[in-house]
Amino acid sequence: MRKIGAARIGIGGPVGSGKTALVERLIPALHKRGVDLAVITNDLVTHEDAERLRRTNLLAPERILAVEAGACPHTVIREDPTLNMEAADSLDRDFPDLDLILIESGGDNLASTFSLDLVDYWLFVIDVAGGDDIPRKRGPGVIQSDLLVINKVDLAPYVGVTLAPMIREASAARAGRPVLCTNCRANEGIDAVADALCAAVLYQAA
Ligand SMILES: Nc1nc2c(ncn2[C@@H]2O[C@H](COP(=O)(O)OP(=O)(O)OP(=O)(O)O)[C@@H](O)[C@H]2O)c(=O)[nH]1
Repeated sequence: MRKIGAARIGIGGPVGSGKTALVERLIPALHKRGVDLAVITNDLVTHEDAERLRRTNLLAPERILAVEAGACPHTVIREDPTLNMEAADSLDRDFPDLDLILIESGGDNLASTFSLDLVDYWLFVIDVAGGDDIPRKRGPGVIQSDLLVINKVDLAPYVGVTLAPMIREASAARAGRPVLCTNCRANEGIDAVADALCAAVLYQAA
C-alpha cells in the first residue's frame, strides 16, 4: 500500500462531458493555490488527451503522462489500475515535491468508478447537454463519487434544461454529498472545484 507521495484524484465521466476541459481549467487554479501538480490521462488507443494538454503549455510536458486504456476505459481505473498506479509512482519518483496528481479517465458510461487503491478522492463530470435526467438514472459515478460536477451549464437554455431541479435531484441522489456546477468554456465555477479538491486531499488552506 502507498504510504507517501502526492495525493491522487480521479476525474471520470461520460464521453465529451468536459473532463479534459476541466483539467485545463484546474491546472492554473491549483497553481494559484501553490499546488505542485502533474496529470495522467487515459485514452482508448491514443495519447490524444495528453497531447492536447501538452499543447496548452500549462504544465511541463514531463508532468503529463498518458496511459492507453484499451477497449474498456473503466478497467484501468477500477478492475486493474496497475498501469495508472505505475504512472503515478513514476511521477512521485521524478517529482519528489509533488502535491497532487490528477488522473483523468477515458470517457465512459455512468457506471464507471475509480478503485480506491488508485485514488484518494474522485470526481465525476456530467454535463447538462447529456440530459437533465442523468442524476435520476443513479449510475454509480453519480452516486458514489466524492464530488459531482455538472459542466456546460452555459448550454442549459439551449438544450431545454432547468438547472435548479437538476441540481436538487443530483443532491438527493447523492444523499447531500457535494454537487458543483461549472462552465469550463468561460472558466466559471472552477475556483469552487479547486477549493473542494484542496480541502479534501491537501492539508494546506485552500
Ligand atoms: N459550451 C461548453 N462547452 C464545453 C464546456 N466544457 C467543455 N466543452 C466542450 O465540450 C467538448 C468536449 O470537451 P472535452 O473536455 O474534450 O470532454 P472530455 O470529457 O474530456 O471528452 P473525452 O475525453 O472524449 O471523454 C469540447 O468541444 C469542449 O470545448 C462548457 O462548460 N461549455
